[in-house]
Amino acid sequence: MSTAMLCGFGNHHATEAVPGALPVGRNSPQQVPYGLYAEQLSATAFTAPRAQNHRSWLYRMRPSAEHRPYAPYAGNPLLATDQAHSLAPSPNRLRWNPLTLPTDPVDFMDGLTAYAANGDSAAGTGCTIYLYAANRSMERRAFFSADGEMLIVPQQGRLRITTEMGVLEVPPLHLALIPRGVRFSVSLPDGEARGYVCENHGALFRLPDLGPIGSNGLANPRDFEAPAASYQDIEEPHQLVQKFGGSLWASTIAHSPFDVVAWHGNVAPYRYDLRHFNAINTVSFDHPDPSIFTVLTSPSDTPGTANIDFVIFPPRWMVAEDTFRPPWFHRNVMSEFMGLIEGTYDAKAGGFAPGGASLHNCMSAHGPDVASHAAATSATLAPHKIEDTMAFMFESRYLIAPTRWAMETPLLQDDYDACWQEFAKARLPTGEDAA
Ligand SMILES: O=C(O)Cc1cc(O)ccc1O
Ligand SMILES: [Fe+2]
Repeated sequence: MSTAMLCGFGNHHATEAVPGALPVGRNSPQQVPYGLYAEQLSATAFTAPRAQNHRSWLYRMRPSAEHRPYAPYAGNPLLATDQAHSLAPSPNRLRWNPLTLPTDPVDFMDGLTAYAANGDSAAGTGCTIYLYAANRSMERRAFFSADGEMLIVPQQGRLRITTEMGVLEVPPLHLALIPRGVRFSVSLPDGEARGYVCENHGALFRLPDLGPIGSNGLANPRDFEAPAASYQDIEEPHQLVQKFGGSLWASTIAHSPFDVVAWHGNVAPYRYDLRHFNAINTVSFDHPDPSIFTVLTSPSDTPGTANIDFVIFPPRWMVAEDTFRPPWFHRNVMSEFMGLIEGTYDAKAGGFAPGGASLHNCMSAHGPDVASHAAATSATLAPHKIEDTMAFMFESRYLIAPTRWAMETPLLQDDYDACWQEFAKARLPTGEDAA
């Protein structure tokens, strides 16, 4: 399968793996070239306003409709989220050590573990957050989520994601997005892989508005890449597993599901190199809100109040004068789930490891740990480059509830609060000094 790429966020692409396979001038001719089957894939309602309307036309060797009933799939109960997956949301600050890589064979799909969720996938709000650790490729099996698009953030090990619409090579420091319903299969060129997934049940991720920033900056549209059409012609049984309403279902088809020979439209898997993010920050003083680092946003019905924002903390120059430069202490109406791809995070001197995760829910007080605070209040404020680091945050208007597994795993740190203990008390002027 080819790995050529098409560029531009949300573009209407047109691509064919076999010359002449893509119908010209219409979507559904009476006879599709080569006897292919035309199939529309809708990611938004037919009647969504044009600017937000997303659909593609796929031309495939057999229609997706040709399958037997799905039956419950029990292979990975930690991926299913239907059965009381969430505890009551915790007001406590939570932090997890990284997942250990498996020793038994586990592929990407069975290596996904739900850590937290919010909203309601059936109602089209919120998200489910997973971490994965895997050590073998998915063989003759494909996965798709009917519950949302999947934003994949590799932390260790490359992913080679074969999708119905083409192939994405996704190393760490990239993101990949698989649209709702699109079947995909992950192989691991490095043998092992670990990372994070946000399954977005709400409005499709889009680029944030730039306001006074102007017409360029942050994640630029041309740096998003969709795959050119490529297909498999394999007449062997393939297992298809889907997540639907929080539960998992499996069926088997007699051939590869990756039999799309041509497609056109603006629903497509894509990848983005986070190192292309054009970070914009203060050149005077104070630490701006982290919304300046928003890569993608899934809006909610309330303007400016995201269903989910995907925010990164990339390498950047810190030049603010007379400023406490790391993230400040804060209590946020939005809930924050964080991960670390590499390096260290400027608010945490220790304990937040690459592959780890943290959760700071609505109004939970957090910010720099004692050591980071001490270092930043005594630092000489010369221009300084934060390098070799990439942290990120899924930020949501809805409380993020940890799963039972996430609350019970020994990876949950039982001493996280300790990083905020024993700050020196402020020294107010005495009565005499004050006078
Ligand atoms: O809590 C965090 O570390 C994320 C974060 C970073 C920042 O620079 C400002 C606010 C914020 O929530
Ligand atoms: Fe925060």
